[in-house]
Parts: sequence; structure tokens; C-alpha cells
Amino acid sequence: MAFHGNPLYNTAMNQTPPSILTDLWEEACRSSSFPQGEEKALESLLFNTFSKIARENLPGIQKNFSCTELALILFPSGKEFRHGSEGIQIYRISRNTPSPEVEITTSKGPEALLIIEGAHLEGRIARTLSYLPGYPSWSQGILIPLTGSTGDTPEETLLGALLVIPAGTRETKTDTDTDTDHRKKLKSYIEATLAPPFAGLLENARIYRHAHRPPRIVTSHSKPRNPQEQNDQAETLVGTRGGLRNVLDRIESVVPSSLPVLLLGESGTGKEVIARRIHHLSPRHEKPFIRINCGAIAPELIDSELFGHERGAFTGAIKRKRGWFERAHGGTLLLDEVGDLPLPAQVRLLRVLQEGTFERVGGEEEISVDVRIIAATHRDLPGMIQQGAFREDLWYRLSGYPIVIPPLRERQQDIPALAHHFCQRSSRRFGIKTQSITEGDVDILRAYQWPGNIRELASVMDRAVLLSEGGSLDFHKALERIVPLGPEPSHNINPSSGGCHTEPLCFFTLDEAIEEHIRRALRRTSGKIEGPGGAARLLAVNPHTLRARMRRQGINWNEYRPGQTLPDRGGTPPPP
Ligand SMILES: Nc1ncnc2c1ncn2[C@@H]1O[C@H](COP(=O)(O)OP(=O)(O)OP(=O)(O)O)[C@@H](O)[C@H]1O
Repeated sequence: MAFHGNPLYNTAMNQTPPSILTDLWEEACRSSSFPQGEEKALESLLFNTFSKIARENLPGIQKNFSCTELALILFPSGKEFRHGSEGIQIYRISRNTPSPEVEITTSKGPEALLIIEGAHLEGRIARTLSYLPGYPSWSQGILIPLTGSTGDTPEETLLGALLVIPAGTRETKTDTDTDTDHRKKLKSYIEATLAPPFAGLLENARIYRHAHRPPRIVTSHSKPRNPQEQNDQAETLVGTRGGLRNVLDRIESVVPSSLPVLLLGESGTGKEVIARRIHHLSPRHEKPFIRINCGAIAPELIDSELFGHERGAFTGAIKRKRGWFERAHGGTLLLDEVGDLPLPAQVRLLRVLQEGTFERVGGEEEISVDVRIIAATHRDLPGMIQQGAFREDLWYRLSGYPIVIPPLRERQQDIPALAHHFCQRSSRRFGIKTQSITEGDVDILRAYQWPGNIRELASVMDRAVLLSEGGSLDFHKALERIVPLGPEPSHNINPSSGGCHTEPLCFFTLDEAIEEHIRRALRRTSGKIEGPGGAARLLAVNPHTLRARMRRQGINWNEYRPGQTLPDRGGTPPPP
């Protein structure tokens, strides 16, 4: 068999490269092609991602492994599925075609009763396929069932199957033992790495189709409560006709259900705004929306904050306290910076997600809650999984419906609308009437990279409006304040190296550089963190995020308050 004896291939079998999952998820989330059906998503997933996977993780796959055909078999959902095989869709992808095209076959073929009861899933799929005309040799391929949950119930449903036909299968009448062994390894490799994301993709597609099934029923719940709220929503989420359109489509699809949602995006891209939007549009909108910044709670208090505690559970627990899960009952809980959750809390969270139950700290009573979880993070969770800092099972639970929010630099079409929005907001806030934004201004804003994303744009606009004193806006000036053109001599000189201009002698680690940058901001703001003139605005980050970061890096804001003794390091950067 083609992949026979390739040591690199065997190495790849033993690992689950997280980049594969990330690539697939990102591709699946970014793809706006679900409305047109899965074929487009498949095209990009299979031909871009699968070949990337092959290139990066299974060296030699093209020469040696070469699967001749890949097929995705989709089963009709729910009741329809139980009544027969009509409606099975088969997406055949042949790698031998010079310019690959996805061939779609919809089976109107013979009725074949297929009831999924968990056991012998694969045998049943294979049997059903054998009824379909034209694919006699498929039974020799590697069949991976793709299961997921398409509704609010945790029950697993068969969504489809992935069929990989290794080269030579058609010609080979009988497999040798070694071949079978390799096929088994290949199967478990695909199962571990590809099946979950593919199942997620299909689940997403189904939810999307379900939500867009004509005629659409709009319940009174899903309408905004009053015109004011409608205005608020329209005002807070800018970009819905531009770069956020795909995100909006995905939000619309998920709001009717209670599926957990995972918001992925850099800091300041609007994850919290989007989480609020999901809540407001959902049937839960009259119940609480609670946001918790997981990174801002001291690790020893996390359990008690999330799940509550009983009186006397620990020193200082003078009375029973309900945790955030209980308080959010019926509503939505945003777990912001979920990557900062310590591992023991991750275990408890997993249990709530799986069973909907937990106990208060120091308590025995089992409490059940009905809470929609939205998790958000700017961190690389798959990377953290590999380092053992984030549980893989929790990642799968949370990422049932991932939404990737693109950074501002990748959605420049939103810049004019956002700039106008924030210009009006800043003018109102400071009572300063400015001249309007010109095309030249927009060009300047477009040329900037926005590492702090929309939060940074908002604070640049605050600065531009303040500096304008009622005249024209000067974005060169407003941006200069954030990106100083030259180094600040007193802070950027490393005494041990004789200066920072000789790069290799004063190359700080990223953590050191971040720490020093935060300290500089605190020096400027005299220890003020939040609000106008605070370090969070200067750094264009959320104050909670900044506090969490400071705690992690052992920075005490108090040291920078007037009248306090300055820390030893003063203006000196950390040693290289
Ligand atoms: N699409 C948008 N339209 C209008 N304002 C937005 C939009 N996205 C973000 N903002 C504004 O940008 C700021 C940052 O947004 P938000 O706090 O939601 O970002 P985040 O991704 O959750 O950041 P972090 O990861 O640092 O917590 C907020 O003031 C928010 O109102």
C-alpha cells in the first residue's frame, strides 16, 4: 500500500497537531459559503486545508499516501433520516483531476432503512452505501462517521461520514495484514484530527440551514424589546454591512438555540459586543447577561465566584453565596478570557456543560442551571492544549459553534463607518463639535495597522476630537501619541548594553517588553488604570484585561501613585 513504512507518517499518527484543528475551524468559521451549501466550504477545506495538513504533517503524503478519492456523505437530519436513505448527499472529490472539481451526487436511490442507535454505526453506513448504485468499491475505503449534536440536546446524531479511499484500493482485491494495519492507523489519525472539526462544520451548516428555512418564523421573543433597544443595537455594532457580515450571519444562525458559542479574536475586536448581541437577539434576552473576566479573578476564588459557596466553606465565608452560574439562570454567561481559567475550574466547567449541574463550594446539594455559555478568548487554545494548559475535552465542548472575529486590519471596509460612529460618540462625550471626517482622514486610518483593533480606533478618535478643539481632525497627531516616532531616551536605554540602538544587546523577551510597556503607561498615568487618562486607554486594552495582566506579571499600580516610593527599576528596562 502506498503509505507503507513511511516513518514520518508513523510519527504523525501519534500526535494530534493542533494547527490542523485551528486551520479547519478557522476555515469553517470564516467561510461564508454555508448559505450556498457545503460544497464551497468543502472545496476550500479539502483542497486547501487537507493538502496543507498533508504537506505539513504527513510528509511524503502526495508521493506515498495519495488517497485517490475523498467523499463526504451527508445524511438527512432527524426524522427524515429515520425514514430512509433518500436525500443522502455525496460529495465526491477526486484528487486525480487536474483542476479539482467537487462532484455532487444526490441519491434518489433505493430506500434503505437506516436507524442510528449508536452501535455498529460504521457497519450501517457501509451497508447503506452498498445499496447506492455506482459505488461498489467504496466498502474498501476508510469510513469515518461524523457525529455531532444539532439541537439543544446533548444526544449525538449522525451528520455524515468521511470516506477516504487510499490509492490502489480499487485494484487491490484483498488487503494484506500490513495494509490493514496501516489503514487502521490512518483511520485513527483521521478520526482524531479531522472528524471532530468536520462534524462541527456540518453541524454549523445544518444550524444555518435550519435558521434560514423559509418561511422564517420570527417570534416576538427574537424582536428587540423596544425601539430604543433597536437603536442601541444598531449603534453598538458597526460593520454589519461590511466586514462583520459573515459574523452577523453566524450570530443569526445560533441565536435561536442554546448551543455554546466560542468567540475567537484579538483583543479589542468586539467579542464582548458580539456576545451581548447574541444575548439580546436570543429568546433569553429578558434574563440576565453576565460577563466574567476569568483572568481577573484570583485563582483561589474562581470556584467560589463561578459556582458559589456554602456558609463556612472556607475562612471568611460568613454566609451562603450564589455563584455566577446560578445568577445567570435562564440567561447568558460570557466567560471572557476563558483561556485564563485554571485547570481545576476547567474540570468543573466541563461538568456544567455536559450535565448542567454543579455543587457550591463546601456544599453537597446538586444544583442545575439553564445557562447559555459564550466563551471568548484572544489566546491560542489549541496551542495551550498541547502545553497541557487547556483541556481538550473542554475545547470541544466550548467550540461547538466558533465565531472568528477578524482583526480591524483585515476588515478595512468597516473603517469609514466605525470612524464616523466614534467621531460622533467622542464629540457628544466631550461636547466638542468637529469638522467631519474627510476621505484623506480615512486614508490615514486605513494605512494604520490597528494592533489594538476597534478599542484603539475609539481612543484615537477621542484624542483626535480633543486635539481638534472644534476645528479639523488631525489623525497624524492623534496617532503619533500612540506610536511615538522616536524612542523615549530615559526609558529605552539599557545601561548594561550602553544603549538600545544596538539591537542584539538589548533584546527583551515578549513578557519583559510587555511588562515594561505597562510600567511606562502606569508611570504616565500615575497609576491610574481605568477611565479617561488611565493606562488602559493609553494601551488600548480593556481595564480588566490590563489588571489581569498586571497581576500575572506582579505589577503593583500602587507603586506609581503620587507619594509612593518608585520601584527599583524606575525607568530602567529589564535585563536582556
Ligand atoms: N463592531 C463594533 N461597533 C462598534 N463598536 C465596537 C465594535 N466592536 C467593538 N466595539 C467597541 O470597541 C471596544 C472593544 O470592544 P470589546 O470589549 O467588545 O472587545 P473584546 O474583543 O471583547 O476585547 P478584549 O479581548 O480586550 O476583552 C468597546 O468599546 C466596543 O464598544
